[in-house]
Amino acid sequence: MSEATGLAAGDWTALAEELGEYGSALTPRILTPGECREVAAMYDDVERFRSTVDMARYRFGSGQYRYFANPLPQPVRELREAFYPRLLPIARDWAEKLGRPAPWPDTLKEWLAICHEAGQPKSAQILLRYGPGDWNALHQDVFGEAVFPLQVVIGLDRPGADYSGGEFLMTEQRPRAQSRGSSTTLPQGQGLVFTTRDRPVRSARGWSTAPMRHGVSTVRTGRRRTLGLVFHDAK
Ligand SMILES: O=C(O)CCC(=O)C(=O)O
Ligand SMILES: [Fe+2]
Repeated sequence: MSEATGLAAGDWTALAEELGEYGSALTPRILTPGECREVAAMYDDVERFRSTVDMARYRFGSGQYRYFANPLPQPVRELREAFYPRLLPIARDWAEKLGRPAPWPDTLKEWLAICHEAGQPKSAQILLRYGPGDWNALHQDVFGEAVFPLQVVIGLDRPGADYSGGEFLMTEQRPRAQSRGSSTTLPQGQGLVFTTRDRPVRSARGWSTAPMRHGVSTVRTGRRRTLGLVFHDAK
């Protein structure tokens, strides 16, 4: 897999700044088109997954996703391990600004042990598949007390060529004001790092927090598939 090179090549100072400003930031390409196809093709391999969620059934939107079972397939495990140490300094910096605890150890392995002790033993890595008319309602991926504040979604199809619509959406709830929205077209093989709950916002007296949610606009045509990485496990 080429993800290690893509992540190393990234300008993480610029990415952290953008993430702080908007609550999301794109990485350089981390998967080749062939690797995207390989990951996307795992969807039909049902033994790899612990459950399938029909989004309409839970009123999460429309479409389907599957939670990978442990042990995770190698490319998914490697991507998660490669991202964790890059995201950790940003998570710690935000926690410091907001005066919050920063319970995340130096390694993903140690952090997952903490999640498991907190009653969150299940993998929350997902493959999503959207067809025409499908969409993902605005939400936050918090599954318990143990939360890592940043997550990543990787585009597996080509916007404009394989599908239309299906922009990644975020809303930011501003204090005593109306919300700000943003959209990102997710290029194939690139990751979007985004905040799970909120972002720190500079205020008159230091820092305050702006709650954020994410979702996906309706896919108009074609098929849009993504890989979602979260760094805490689930109940
Ligand atoms: O499909 C997407 O772009 C977003 C999916 C999602 O909600 C996530 O990765 O947490
Ligand atoms: Fe999500």
